Amino acid sequence: MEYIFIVNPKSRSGRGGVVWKLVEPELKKRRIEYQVFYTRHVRHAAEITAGITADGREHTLVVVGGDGTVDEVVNGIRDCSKVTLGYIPTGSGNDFTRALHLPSDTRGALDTILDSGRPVPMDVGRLDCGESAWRFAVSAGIGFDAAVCHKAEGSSIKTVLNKLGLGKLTYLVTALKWILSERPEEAELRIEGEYIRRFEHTYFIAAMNHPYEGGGFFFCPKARIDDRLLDVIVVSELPKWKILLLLPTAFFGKHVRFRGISIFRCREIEVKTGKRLPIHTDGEPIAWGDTIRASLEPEQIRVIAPPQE
Ligand SMILES: Nc1ncnc2c1ncn2[C@@H]1O[C@H](COP(=O)(O)OP(=O)(O)OP(=O)(O)O)[C@@H](O)[C@H]1O
Repeated sequence: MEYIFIVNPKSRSGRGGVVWKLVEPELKKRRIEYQVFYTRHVRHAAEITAGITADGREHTLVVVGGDGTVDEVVNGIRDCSKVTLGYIPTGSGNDFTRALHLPSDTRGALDTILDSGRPVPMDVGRLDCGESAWRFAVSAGIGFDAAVCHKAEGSSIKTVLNKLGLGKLTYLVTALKWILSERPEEAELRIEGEYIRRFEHTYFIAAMNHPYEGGGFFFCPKARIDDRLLDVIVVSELPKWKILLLLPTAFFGKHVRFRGISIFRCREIEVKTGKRLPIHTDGEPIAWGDTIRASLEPEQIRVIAPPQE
């Protein structure tokens, strides 16, 4: 079997390139059949993947990068049911590893892909906004969580924290800055086509395929990657000081007890906001809009995960 590696050398401020220098000699030593593609610019991983999967055949793609590179690869795939995905995390947030229990160290991740792992099915999210549509692996959101991604991307905070080995804190620090400076918006929810309710002062709404986003926030603790459902979190109608108290508890999934946190489970959700807000998929800032629809693609993808004990 041939492995096709897609390497983002710039992930976590250059960590991707360093990791690949450890991985490639090991592949050669073990006489593994492989090809490698390096991403050169934003959206390049999607273009590379579209080229590879255009033949409609089965492929094993291994992403060496962060959640953003996973997102681009998933968006480039022609038919998800024909792809097996391996992952060597080199990003700042690495939320994709958490629910799948993927090793975070390079050696462990490579061994899982080459030896001990097995493919497990994973749902693939779909986000529609106007005429455009994107896929997501982990989550998609509108409002404050997306604004954080828009601001964190390429920020000096991210570069400095990555250099200190504290890249995970990028989103937290950016979030705190955002909460203190912005006003929450109204948002109307429809689930499976039915009107649910209007939330005043909404900070953000995220549709989650995985339980974690934003570098370890356990926002939807009950989200399962293969249940054919999205878990949706709405954070609204809370004073700012309470958000500041609540945010750290979300690392442990304890935020769900607070008033102002609503969680829904559904196949499809539509959100209409009072004004155009930033939108993200898998932490990648993709667009601004006031109406989004999140659902699941009909096909699942296979992801190589460690065997369960
Ligand atoms: N050669 C490149 N030069 C600059 N940017 C690149 C290059 N290749 C890919 N990118 C972009 O880098 C961005 C970030 O990549 P990625 O998400 O993998 O790493 P990260 O941001 O460090 O990790 P995380 O998303 O887990 O925080 C993506 O938007 C991607 O398009």
